[in-house]
This record gives sequence, C-alpha cells and structure tokens, in this order.
Amino acid sequence: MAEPQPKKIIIDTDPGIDDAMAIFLALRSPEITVIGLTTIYGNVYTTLATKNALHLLEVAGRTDISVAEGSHKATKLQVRDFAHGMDGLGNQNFPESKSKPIEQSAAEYIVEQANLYPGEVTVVALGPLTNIALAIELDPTLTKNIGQIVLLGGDFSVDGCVNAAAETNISGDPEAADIVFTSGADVLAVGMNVTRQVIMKDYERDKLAESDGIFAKYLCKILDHYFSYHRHAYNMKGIYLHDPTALLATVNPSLMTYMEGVVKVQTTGITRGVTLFFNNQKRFNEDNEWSNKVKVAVTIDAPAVVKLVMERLM
Ligand SMILES: O=c1[nH]cnc2c1ncn2[C@@H]1O[C@H](CO)[C@@H](O)[C@H]1O
Repeated sequence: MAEPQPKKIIIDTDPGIDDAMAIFLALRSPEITVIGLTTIYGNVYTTLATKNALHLLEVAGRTDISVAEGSHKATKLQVRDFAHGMDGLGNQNFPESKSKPIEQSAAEYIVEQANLYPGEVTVVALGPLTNIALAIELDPTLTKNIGQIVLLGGDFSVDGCVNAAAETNISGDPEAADIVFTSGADVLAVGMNVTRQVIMKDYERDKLAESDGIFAKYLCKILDHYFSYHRHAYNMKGIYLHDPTALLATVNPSLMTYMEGVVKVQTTGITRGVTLFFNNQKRFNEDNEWSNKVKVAVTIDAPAVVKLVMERLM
C-alpha cells in the first residue's frame, strides 16, 4: 500500500518562544509538510511576528517556505511580550533575516491555498484568530475547502461548564474566535485544559542542552527566558508546551481524545474571551447559533507528547 501523503499545513503564528518550538517540530515531522507560515499579533506585534517567522525559517534553512503577513489590528493590551521577551524570542536580538514576506495577506494566502488543494490544507492557529476570521469573510467557501482548523485556544472542561479564566489567544480577538467556532468548518480546539498538562521540566531542558542538533541548540538560548517567566508567573519549575501540543494534534491525533459540541465565545463584559462549550447531545428543531459542532480536546497523553517533542527537537 502507498504511504499516506504528508498533510499540508499552514501555521498561523505569533513567534513567540513556544511558537518557535512548534515551527521546528513541524519541520521535523514527516507526517506533515509545512507549506506556509502566516503571521499574527499576540506574543508580539504582527510586524515583529513576521520578522521572527522569517528568521526562524532562516535558522532552519527553510527560506523556501512562504511567509504571509497577517492583520495588524492589535492594541497594546493584546500583545503579551512579557512572557516571551521584547523581541518575542527571549531577548536574544538575533540578526534580521534577508528574506521577505510574500505580497499576499495572510487571509488571502489561506484562501488561495485552500482553493488550490480543497480539503487537504490544515491551518494550525497558534495566536488570536483574526486572520482565520478574515479569511472566512473573504471567501465563505473556505469553511468547506479547508481540511481542518486546529487552534490553540480556550479552556474547556468536560462537563460543558465555563472555566473562569479567559485564555490569551481567544481574548486577543473574541469576535474572530466566535466567527471561527461557529463557521461550520472542521475545527479542533486544543485548549488550556489539555496544554497545561504538558510540561517540559528543568531536567528535560538540560537534556536538550546536551544535544548538538541545530534546533535544540537554538531553543536552549531562548528557553531560559520562558523558564524564568514560568517560575515568576506560575511558581513552577518547567514550561507549558502550549503551541507544540496543538501542533502535534495534526502529527498524531491519537495523542488526545476529543468531544464534539458547540463552542461560543463571550464578547462582552468581564467574561469577554471566555469559551462556552455546549456538549449536550440536544437535537434542536431547527439549526441555530448552537448547531455548528466542533471538536474539543478533553484528554491528553501528556508524557507521550513531551517524549515526542524531545525526540524531534534533539
Ligand atoms: O502566561 C502567559 N500569558 C500570556 N500568554 C501566554 C502565557 N504563556 C504562554 N502564552 C502564550 O499564549 C498562548 C497560550 O495561551 C501560547 O501561544 C503562548 O505563546
């Protein structure tokens, strides 16, 4: 039997230290082919996200991969550079790459690629969902043409209750997130309820430091900042592997289990950005805003995820 073709992936990213890990992981995963990166604000402003995306591809020797710049609509409140350093990459002030983004916007690029390969492209969204919502607005048939949208965001408990804390990516653009969740596209949400179980410990970082691999060497420089941030913010000796976990959902879906249900996003008041997960099996008389089901990750084999991250980055 012929080997299955690698899945075509576009990573929508705001690099970001854990974004860098996810991008490198993707480039080391034979199950997927990264066809492009699109950039978004979140961990840094979009302009810097684009610079960092180009830089990371240069480090990887993969400047053949397209980078399309995304929406610039962020305000100061939507940018979280404290977790990742002012430069988004652990305050290392790496030299700027000579490569340039393509002319198309992120939304235009996503629409184009989905039309070119109907049903074959997976978008892995690691930041606020602005570009994805813009792409759906630009071409509503995207919801049919896109293979899957795997997004890192939200916080979902299994019984359909609300978690009190709004997650960064969803609160970065709640309106966009609500558009994506209710669009009818095949959406898989990987939220904090699973990613907070996936932790790289100090001793694992030390192991990474022993590797001669280019990705391991590079990451050890930028990870110090992320470890310090986690010690300061969460009083923990380790880091959450949010973005790598979401990326690995496309590489090996059996690392997680999923529930189907409807997700809506609160867009007003102090609960702005909270994800509501309605996983009742209720059959409505007619379709309404609670009818478009998505998949939500509810359990995860955390040790297997960390092991895969380590193996592929060494
Ligand atoms: O403590 C934090 N505050 C804000 N953003 C964070 C923090 N830790 C990680 N991220 C970033 O936000 C997403 C997860 O919500 C991840 O993409 C990560 O890069």
